[in-house]
Amino acid sequence: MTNSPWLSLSDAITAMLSQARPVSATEQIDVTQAKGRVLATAVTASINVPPSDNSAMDGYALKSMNGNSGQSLIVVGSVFAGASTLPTVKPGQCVRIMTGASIPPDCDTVVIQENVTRQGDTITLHADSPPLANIRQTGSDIAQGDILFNAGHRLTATDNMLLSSIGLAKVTVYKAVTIGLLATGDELIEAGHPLAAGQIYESNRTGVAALLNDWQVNLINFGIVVDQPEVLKTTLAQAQELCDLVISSGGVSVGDADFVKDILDELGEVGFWKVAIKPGKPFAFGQLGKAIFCGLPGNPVSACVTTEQLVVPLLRHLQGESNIDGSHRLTLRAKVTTAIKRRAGRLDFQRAIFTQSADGTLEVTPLAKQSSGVMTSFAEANCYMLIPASTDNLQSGDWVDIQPFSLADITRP
Ligand SMILES: Nc1nc2c(c(=O)[nH]1)N[C@H]1C(S)=C(S)[C@@H](COP(=O)(O)OP(=O)(O)OC[C@H]3O[C@@H](n4cnc5c(N)ncnc54)[C@H](O)[C@@H]3O)O[C@H]1N2
Ligand code: MOO
Repeated sequence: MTNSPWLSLSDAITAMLSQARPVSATEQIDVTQAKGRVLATAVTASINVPPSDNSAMDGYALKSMNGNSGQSLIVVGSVFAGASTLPTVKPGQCVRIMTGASIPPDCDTVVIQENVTRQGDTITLHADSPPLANIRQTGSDIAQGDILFNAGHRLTATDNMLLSSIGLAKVTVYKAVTIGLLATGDELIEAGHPLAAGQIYESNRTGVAALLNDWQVNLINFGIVVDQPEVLKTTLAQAQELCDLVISSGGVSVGDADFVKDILDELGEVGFWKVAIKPGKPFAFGQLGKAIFCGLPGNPVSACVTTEQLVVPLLRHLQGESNIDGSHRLTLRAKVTTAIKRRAGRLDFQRAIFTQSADGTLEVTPLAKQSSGVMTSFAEANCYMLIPASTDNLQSGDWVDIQPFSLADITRP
């Protein structure tokens, strides 16, 4: 592994993915519980969907040779969804049919009821009904033998629907990744307790845990650990026994109470320690005994940015998801609305607000407070605005990349 002091974000992700071996253990779980889990085996359709030709609409099934506008036909029966015996339909006849009902063998078209007039048992067509009109053909959604998903695919809610539609009750997925999370710092105190002089409330675990929980993980909370190397060592040694991935926050920089990197060096191996992103420069990655280790910087915004930009792609890789790389997040182009003075050096993740103008152009305005200790600008922002490491000052109207926090934010003013 490289010990380069300043890796680019993409080199850091590449280094992590090549070092970390994905979980190999698998389990069978109910499809109803599978959203967000990663398939360990491909899923092949064992049946056609739909399994038989059926009606897409409520109306009348008939032969298309009788399906011209103006034609009158005798209604000889009804077919409901679920019916297993189907009526015989002769030339000049039709059957009433409901959406989802199987098409009788003699019929090849369905006319919707809005396009007929019915008097007693006779209908008259007011529109042509060509072959296959309003018929969902056998296997038109899924053909028997189709590969629906390959191993390494992360299931969505609608994927679960698809799996259920082929009658699958269980799927084989990779076992959930177990993550140990701890915060370091003598100044930190749990929410709900009174603050003494010099203390602050510990907040990083709350945010980091919430970000990670979006990915269906097992989280073990190792609490707040004081700035004493022996205590930290004991906690980390215990965590690597129980976890696939251990994540700490704080103590990763160069202060006299920043022990994380040295302990990683002692108990395991430091892969890299500095990434050219802002915020989030001090980020320790390596092997800690049996577990992969990520040491997040203590500043809250830095902890969130490094979780989203570095830990999440690593986690997705550990979970067995295929094709993960540095471009794992949705990135759009937007015009910056204000000039920004800065020095080239690190890839900057500024908290910003994006909007869409009447002509469809996305515009983005960075928030004034960009310090990595300021959480309120996260609450106001709806995206990250990215300024490449090589870019100096930006002029109003320059194009930049943005990463929306969530798709729902696209409509936020
Ligand atoms: N001389 C230098 N000093 C610093 C550098 C540097 O390169 N040279 N880097 C700065 C940067 S950038 C960052 S980011 C921080 C990261 O430092 P640590 O990871 O060692 O973090 P701490 O010193 O423990 O804490 C930083 C800051 O964040 C608060 N904090 C820590 N943990 C939590 C938590 N769980 N919840 C809420 N707040 C937390 C802590 O009280 C500090 O204020 O180092 C800079 N220094
Ligand atoms: O990298 Mo620090 O995270 O710039 O505040």
